[in-house]
Amino acid sequence: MKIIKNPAAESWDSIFARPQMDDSLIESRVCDIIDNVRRRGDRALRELTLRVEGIDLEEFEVSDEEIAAACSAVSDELKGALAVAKRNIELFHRAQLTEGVDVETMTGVRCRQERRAIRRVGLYVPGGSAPLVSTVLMLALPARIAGCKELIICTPPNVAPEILYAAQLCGVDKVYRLGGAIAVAAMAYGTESVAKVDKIFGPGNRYVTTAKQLVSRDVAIDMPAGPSEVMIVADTTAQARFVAADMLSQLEHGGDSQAIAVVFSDDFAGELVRTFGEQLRLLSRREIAESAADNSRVIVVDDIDKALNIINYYAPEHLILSVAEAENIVGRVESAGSIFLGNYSPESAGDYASGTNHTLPTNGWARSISGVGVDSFTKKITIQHITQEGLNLLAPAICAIADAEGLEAHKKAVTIRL
Ligand SMILES: NC(=O)c1ccc[n+]([C@@H]2O[C@H](COP(=O)([O-])OP(=O)(O)OC[C@H]3O[C@@H](n4cnc5c(N)ncnc54)[C@H](O)[C@@H]3O)[C@@H](O)[C@H]2O)c1
Ligand SMILES: N[C@H](CO)Cc1c[nH]c[nH+]1
Ligand SMILES: [Zn+2]
Repeated sequence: MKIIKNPAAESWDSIFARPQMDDSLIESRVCDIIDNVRRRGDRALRELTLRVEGIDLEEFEVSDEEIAAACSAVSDELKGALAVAKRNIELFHRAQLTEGVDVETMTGVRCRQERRAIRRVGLYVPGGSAPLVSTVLMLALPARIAGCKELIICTPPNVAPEILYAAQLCGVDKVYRLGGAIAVAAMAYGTESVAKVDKIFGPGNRYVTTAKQLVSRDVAIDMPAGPSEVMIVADTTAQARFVAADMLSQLEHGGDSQAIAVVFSDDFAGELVRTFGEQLRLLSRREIAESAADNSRVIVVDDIDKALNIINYYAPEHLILSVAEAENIVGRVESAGSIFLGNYSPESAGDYASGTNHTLPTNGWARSISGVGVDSFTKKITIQHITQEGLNLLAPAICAIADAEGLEAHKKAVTIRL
């Protein structure tokens, strides 16, 4: 992991570049998969799953019997932990169900906004390199709170029992053994076995994210939630070993993950690199984290203003502010998916159980897109109710604008009522 001192703004594009892969190769593979599933439905799902995952599937949907068996195989300890996480995620997401607006804009002109749930939602749960049980909670609980009627999950074929338990715990209707772009295409276009959904949610690797972006011409998606990334700003009140542990917690996701620490002294940078190396050597997923460490950096800057410029430029998926006065500084952060304040808010807390959602925009999308929340599972409809008196008052404005646009029939729809 490189230490870089006071990099000039002109070098930021290369220093803070996300790990590159051959996107054109991934895109062409994903395009072929989507096209195949669209044209050939279940036959394509079976052939592609054999080719990509090496598994010959007889049934795509996981049966009730398998789910029941999985539920009894899961330990009581994990069940207890998931209950804690569920409670906190529900509390935080239920609180997001705010009242709609209702405004009388002029006498007799009433405008309001009402929320409606999206009917059928497709939830992608990653399972390539690790079975992300927590993602089931992060997607299914907000969907249920929003009032979605049908929830389906797709996850790579060797489905861990813990995922099935979590699905049952959160009231998911169906679970399909489908992974990557195959799953996204099935949910986007539907096949004989998989019903087309109204919106696709969930994180995943580059195959999943590319597929979601490609099908987004035809079906709504939550956002590009790709390889994990974390930026940590640490001053002398931080502990280097905590910072290193937080970096490694994201680097173990995949070789294309990225962790960037922004610190204020050479000594701290040196101590961080040392403890990072020590902790890395002891990790069970050492090889993955080691290859992601090549994409990672420690940046030394002079002051918090420079650190804030870097944060807002990079727009990290996760930002940890391990600095004195973190609460005072957080208001100056313009772009980040989710922020963790102080020395005792590790990112793992948000990944699993504090209550916030872990499905977050990566690759700089936090500049313009929010992470998943209850709003993601709803749409808001505007409604207006105008009285005769209200229309009389509003008519001159409508008619003048209709005249300016040369749209006579628009004007007539008002004047005929006057
Ligand atoms: N941004 C977020 O909110 C967030 C949250 C959780 C996880 N993540 C990220 O999700 C990712 C999970 O990735 P994963 O790989 O473990 O699981 P995954 O389920 O996303 O991907 C596995 C699937 O990728 C497909 N695939 C793999 N190689 C392929 C190939 N050569 N050709 C075609 N398809 C191929 C297969 O279908 C396989 O089932 C990680 O990068 C992690 O960082 C992001
Ligand atoms: N850090 C991931 C989001 O980038 C979420 C996750 C799930 N499990 C563990 N971590
Ligand atoms: Zn994580």
